Amino acid sequence: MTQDELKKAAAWAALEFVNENTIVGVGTGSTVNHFIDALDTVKDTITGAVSSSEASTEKLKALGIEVFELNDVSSLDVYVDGADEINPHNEMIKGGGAALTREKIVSAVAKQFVCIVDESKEVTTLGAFPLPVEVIPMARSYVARELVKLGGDPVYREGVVTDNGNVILDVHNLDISNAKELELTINQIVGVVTNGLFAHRGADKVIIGTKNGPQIK
Ligand SMILES: O=C(CO)[C@H](O)[C@H](O)COP(=O)(O)O
Repeated sequence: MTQDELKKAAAWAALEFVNENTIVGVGTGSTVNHFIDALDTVKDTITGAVSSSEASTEKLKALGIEVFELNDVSSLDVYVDGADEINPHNEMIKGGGAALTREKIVSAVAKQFVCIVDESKEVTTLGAFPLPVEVIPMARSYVARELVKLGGDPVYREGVVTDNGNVILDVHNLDISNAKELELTINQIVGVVTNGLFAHRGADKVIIGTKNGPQIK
C-alpha cells in the first residue's frame, strides 16, 4: 500500500468518532483531505464543521458542509487532524502545512483530539521533522537568534505566509526529549505566535494507517 492509501484508511476510520448533530473540528493536510471526503458521506447527519485553515474551509464548503466560525461555537466533541510526527506519549509535531496556530486553537476547544496518521509518522523521539514555529514577520531574525541559543537551526520557509499573515521558521536539530518543557520555552520568545509542539494538548486517540489496516490507540 502507498503512504497515501494508509493516510486514507486512517482518515476514513475516524468517522467512528463523528457523532450525529454535532459540529466537527477539522484540521489541515493531505490526511485530513481524505477525512473531509469521508465526512461528505455523513454530511446530512452532522450540523457542520469548524475548520483550521482556509484550505480546509474551501474544501468543506465545496462539498456543501457548513463551516462555522469558532467564535460562534462554545464546544466541539471532536477535532480530527493529522501530524508530522507522533511519539508514544501522543505528543506531536504539527505545522508542516503551516496551519499550526489555528490547529492549536481549534483543538483547544475540542473535548477529544483524534490524530490520523500513516505509520511513517510514528517516532520514539520527536525532532527528525523540523519544528515549525509561526512568527510575527518583524520578529523573524530575533526569534531565529533565540532559537539558535536553544540549540536549533532555524530555516525561514521562504514564500510561505500563514493564514494569519505571519511567517514560519522550521527548526532543525532541536533536542525534544522534553516536549512539554520545550513547547513552553519556545512560546516565551517574544514574537513567537505558536510552535508546532502539541505536547500539552496531545492526541486523545490515534488512528494509524498500517498495512494490516487502521489501528486505534
Ligand atoms: O500539521 C499539519 C498542517 O499544518 C498537518 O496535520 C501535518 O503537516 C500532516 O500533514 P499530512 O496529512 O499532509 O501528512
